Amino acid sequence: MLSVRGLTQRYGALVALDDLNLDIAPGSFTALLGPNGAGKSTLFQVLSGLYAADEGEVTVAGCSLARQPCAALARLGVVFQQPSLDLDLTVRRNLRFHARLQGLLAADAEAGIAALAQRFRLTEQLDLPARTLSGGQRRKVELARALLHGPALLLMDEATVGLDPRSRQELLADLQAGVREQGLTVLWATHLVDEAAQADRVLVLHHGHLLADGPPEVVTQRLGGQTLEAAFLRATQH
Ligand SMILES: Nc1ncnc2c1ncn2[C@@H]1O[C@H](COP(=O)(O)OP(=O)(O)OP(=O)(O)O)[C@@H](O)[C@H]1O
Repeated sequence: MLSVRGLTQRYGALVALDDLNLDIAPGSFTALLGPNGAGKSTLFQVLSGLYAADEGEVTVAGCSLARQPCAALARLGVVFQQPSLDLDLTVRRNLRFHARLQGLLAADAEAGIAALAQRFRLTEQLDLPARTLSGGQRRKVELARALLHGPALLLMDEATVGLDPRSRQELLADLQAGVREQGLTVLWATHLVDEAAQADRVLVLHHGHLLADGPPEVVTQRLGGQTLEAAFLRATQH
């Protein structure tokens, strides 16, 4: 679903991603776990086409980001770290706006909005201004928006920042259900070990390098710790 080959990204002399190689299989929930400054946002910015890669190749659902950018980006759904709803518009109008940008037919957009609102328990909020929703509900609207055009791969960048523990858990559970029941493919960037521990696979990123890759228990063992948290702290202390 996603293939990254030899990806290097620099800011001047700083190498933020260093010859990164990565494959994500369809229908999986992968956590990209890294401390502040590891390169998670940089990777997401390259994957979502905000920056062209300095070196290397990214392919999304078989489409090269460099050679077929429109086709590759159309297969992506992204929830960025920074909230990005128009708070003065209703939830429905936020979603419709995105549907138009993605070129969806009006009837398909309305059906998609209704289905996603039901799935994320937002039906009663559809005609309310986004401003009146809780932080957790706003995030779910952003998630619904990212899924509206049926992307092959969903990128979530530190999507639980600012949410209370219950909303965090709910968002994760909703996504895991999406992976199990709808075959979604999710790449979830986080610096929170408890979130990564719930993924099928954990990629540990530090100083632009992948330190470990595998199910949480395999990564824990490989990095040498009693728990994933202990192993992660040990591996990323310098
Ligand atoms: N626009 C920029 N200009 C210069 N350096 C940058 C820029 N953006 C990020 N960096 C640097 O690149 C490295 C990777 O940063 P990045 O934001 O990708 O990490 P991150 O894992 O997303 O961290 P965080 O969890 O803090 O968001 C860091 O050393 C950071 O200071």
